[in-house]
Amino acid sequence: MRVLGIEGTAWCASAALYDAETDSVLIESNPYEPDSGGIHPREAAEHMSEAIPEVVDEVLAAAEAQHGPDAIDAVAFSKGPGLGPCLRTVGTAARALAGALDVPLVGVNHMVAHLEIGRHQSGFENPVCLNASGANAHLLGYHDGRYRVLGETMDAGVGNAIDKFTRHVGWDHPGGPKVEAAARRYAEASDDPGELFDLPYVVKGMDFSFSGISSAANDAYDDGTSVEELCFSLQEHVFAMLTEVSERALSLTGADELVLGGGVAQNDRLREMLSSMCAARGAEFHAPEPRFLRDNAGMIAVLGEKMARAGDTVPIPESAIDPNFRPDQVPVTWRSGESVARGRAPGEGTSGSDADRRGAEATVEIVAGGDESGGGGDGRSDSDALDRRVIKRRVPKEYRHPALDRTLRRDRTVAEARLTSEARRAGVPTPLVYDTDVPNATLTLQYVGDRDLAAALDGGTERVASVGRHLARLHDAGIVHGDPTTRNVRVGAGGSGERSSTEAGGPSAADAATVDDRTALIDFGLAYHTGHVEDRAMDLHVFEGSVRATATDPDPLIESFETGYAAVGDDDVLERLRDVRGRGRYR
Ligand SMILES: C[C@@H](O)[C@H](NC(=O)OP(=O)(O)OC[C@H]1O[C@@H](n2cnc3c(N)ncnc32)[C@H](O)[C@@H]1O)C(=O)O
Ligand SMILES: Nc1ncnc2c1ncn2[C@@H]1O[C@H](COP(=O)(O)OP(=O)(O)OP(=O)(O)O)[C@@H](O)[C@H]1O
Ligand SMILES: [Fe+2]
Repeated sequence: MRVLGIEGTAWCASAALYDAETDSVLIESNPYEPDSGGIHPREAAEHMSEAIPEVVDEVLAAAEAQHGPDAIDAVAFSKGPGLGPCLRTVGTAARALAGALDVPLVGVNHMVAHLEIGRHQSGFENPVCLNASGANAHLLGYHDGRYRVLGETMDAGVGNAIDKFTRHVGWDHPGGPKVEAAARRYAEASDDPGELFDLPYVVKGMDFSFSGISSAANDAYDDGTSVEELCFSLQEHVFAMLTEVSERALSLTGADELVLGGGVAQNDRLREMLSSMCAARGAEFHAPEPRFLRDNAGMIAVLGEKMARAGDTVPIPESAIDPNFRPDQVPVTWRSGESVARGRAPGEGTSGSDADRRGAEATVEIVAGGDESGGGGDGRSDSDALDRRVIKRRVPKEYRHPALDRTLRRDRTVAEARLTSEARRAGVPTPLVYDTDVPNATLTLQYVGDRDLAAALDGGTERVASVGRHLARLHDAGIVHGDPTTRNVRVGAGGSGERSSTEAGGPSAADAATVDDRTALIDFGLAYHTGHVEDRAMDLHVFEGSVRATATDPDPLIESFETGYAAVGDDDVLERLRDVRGRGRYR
């Protein structure tokens, strides 16, 4: 099958021919280059009306010269997300062409196309997908016929966050390549690894935020910090955040493949960090060649061909564009097979052995009580099991700047020790903290539960309800967890876990869960003190995101979680949660 694809969501007017038989892609693109500032929607739309017919004609002529008048079997177009006026031009051109050629029309989601091109080229079965584009930034994983959003930016897209800084310093659009060049100049002129200017680093579970970092970089520039140093530091912070959340998504889903897509993925430093992170955890990494990363019609044609082959075409009257088209709205008709979270048993590290686990940040060693030499692996006796301990060490991450690495490991170790204990005092079941070794970023904790909630979700409505109650109690005490995923909740009565929900006393006795449904919260490294409704709502959002990412039937679980929260906590938080959920991030 041969498919002609058309792209024009914002700045790149592009047409492409994908020939499935030879797996070859011809792309013709004509970018819109604003004279000043960022993308002006009206100018961009004018550019599309001129340039789209030209690139389409070029590709069509090339196709017909080679394959005759029946060269094209289907026309695919980017239906959204993007700028409305641009999308309308693309939609009109695609409908007219499909009509004239009398071939089916395929409406493609631009974000899914950014990721499917990587899956197509890598041959990966079931990767986690990181999209790092201009207007967006998110992690997707396939699950039961949809791409689920595992994590995403809470505000700006990653390219836009970088471009906001370059506009402030007076550089032309797009800023990304200029930041990359300036950062490289700075690194080359500095002693390795280059002095880092401290900027906000905001990660909540697998979600993240860039608004603070853009403004902080702008302010630092106004205060006289050198632009090269800021470009370098901006990249180090922003890309470390993206790499960290990608690693957390791999850890949560148990996947061992990562693909990258989007315009910012052209950045060498981002690719280097992701590839280093994947190598360290034994995962495979693929980034397509640059012509498939920035906006281009090649990715639209390739996904369009898969959709057309699956019969996923659209009648012309139903082919309306959608400027807010989210990737998780797309029924994935062109692939079957395993969900990303089923690649490996959730809750297991690469070795799968109980004595040696790895989360996204730390290695976790399980030892018999009093024996911290690491000898307490399998074959423990029951009495050992009662005071098993966990030695959690935040290992240095090669991918991130050593100064940032040191700060994050130290701050999170301190926060985890302090807030695990504070939460416990507030009646939330958490492990006892036996020892804190800040210089080595190592904690010795009580072993709780007998499995992760990620492995005990199905049929676990009472378990998630109890997580709702725990979070409400935690919030009442002025603390948010920061990373309440299904991997950070332990379930069951293993170790001394059963005591933690009753021993804590107070309202938790009212939980009255069966032994097996008892839950405890762990991993307080991203926890902090706050009274803000927004921060609390984010906690709920992160938990629900991780349930969606891993459960077969998430809706009843989420409902039960919210009922649990409502029983103890504040209705304002649930109300704000609906607000957070409804925020369109595809403008
Ligand atoms: C909806 C759609 O229109 C939108 N498209 C888009 O954002 O264009 P894309 O080609 O994927 O990405 C452009 C962004 O990619 C950044 N960029 C390009 N080269 C870069 C580089 N070497 N380093 C960092 N950023 C780079 C640019 O600064 C710009 O912000 C999207 O995919 O979100
Ligand atoms: N106190 C504990 N009792 C029992 N098991 C634990 C305990 N602490 C950690 N684990 C196990 O080790 C895994 C990783 O621990 P943890 O989540 O603290 O590390 P992490 O690297 O910070 O993880 P991530 O950032 O991916 O959430 C947990 O999912 C859990 O299976
Ligand atoms: Fe894009």
